[in-house]
Amino acid sequence: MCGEREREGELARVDRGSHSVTTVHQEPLCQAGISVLGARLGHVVRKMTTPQPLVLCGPSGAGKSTLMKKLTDEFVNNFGFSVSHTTRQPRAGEEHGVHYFFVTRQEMQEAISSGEFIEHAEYSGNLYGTSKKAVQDVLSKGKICILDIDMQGVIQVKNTDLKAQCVFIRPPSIEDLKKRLLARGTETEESLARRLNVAEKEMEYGALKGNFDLVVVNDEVDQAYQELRAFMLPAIQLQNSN
Ligand SMILES: Nc1ncnc2c1ncn2[C@@H]1O[C@H](COP(=O)(O)OP(=O)(O)OP(=O)(O)O)[C@@H](O)[C@H]1O
Repeated sequence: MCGEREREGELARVDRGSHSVTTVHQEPLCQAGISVLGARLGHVVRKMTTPQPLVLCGPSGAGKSTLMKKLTDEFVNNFGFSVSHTTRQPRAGEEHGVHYFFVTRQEMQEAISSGEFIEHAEYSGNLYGTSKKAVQDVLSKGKICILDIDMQGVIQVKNTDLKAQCVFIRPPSIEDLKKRLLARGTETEESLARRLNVAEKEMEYGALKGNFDLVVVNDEVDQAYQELRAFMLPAIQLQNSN
């Protein structure tokens, strides 16, 4: 029996394991009464691969934003960012649905309980999180979704079926990190101490074998970028060939 989508002449099969979506002409299958799609692979007209998300993790000040900017500047059409949810108040100029989805704590807790979030964390008295839908929205446009998340977020992502590529960006040392954060001029004495404290734990987690697909030591920025670029190139080329 041909369903509605089948009448459109196409049927999309989503294979979550390999993240591939195969689009086949459905009409001949209906006529022949064949239910096994694999039997008519000759009818495959297009094979599209849903890009794997890219998770970037690393201590604050390690250089995630710097490297991410280089990547998205060079490959302007390949990447997209998911819009996070937060319970914090919007700052001047921040737009709902653009910078964040601003929600109440109750709304966010209910959505978390019903499994709508890939990861979430409490930070400075507010909840932050990435919804499954926010990532899907980027992936459905054929873009590689970049998630810039902390260690807790990475642990949660690993427990989903997101199959992300996880990259850890680390500074050469905690001393270098401190210098960079001071030079960035964004920290108070208290926030600097907090970030350095968290950084030590993150560096330990990043150093454990198997936690990340790639670890980049961001010492010299161009060298670090070349490592990240080389790692992402196969995914970018695959995406461009679709
Ligand atoms: N390889 C490098 N050598 C020296 N300085 C660097 C290097 N990479 C980045 N920086 C500088 O270090 C500071 C921190 O970098 P960046 O803001 O990219 O870090 P981040 O990991 O995104 O931090 P956060 O998580 O707090 O957003 C910036 O001022 C940036 O210009």
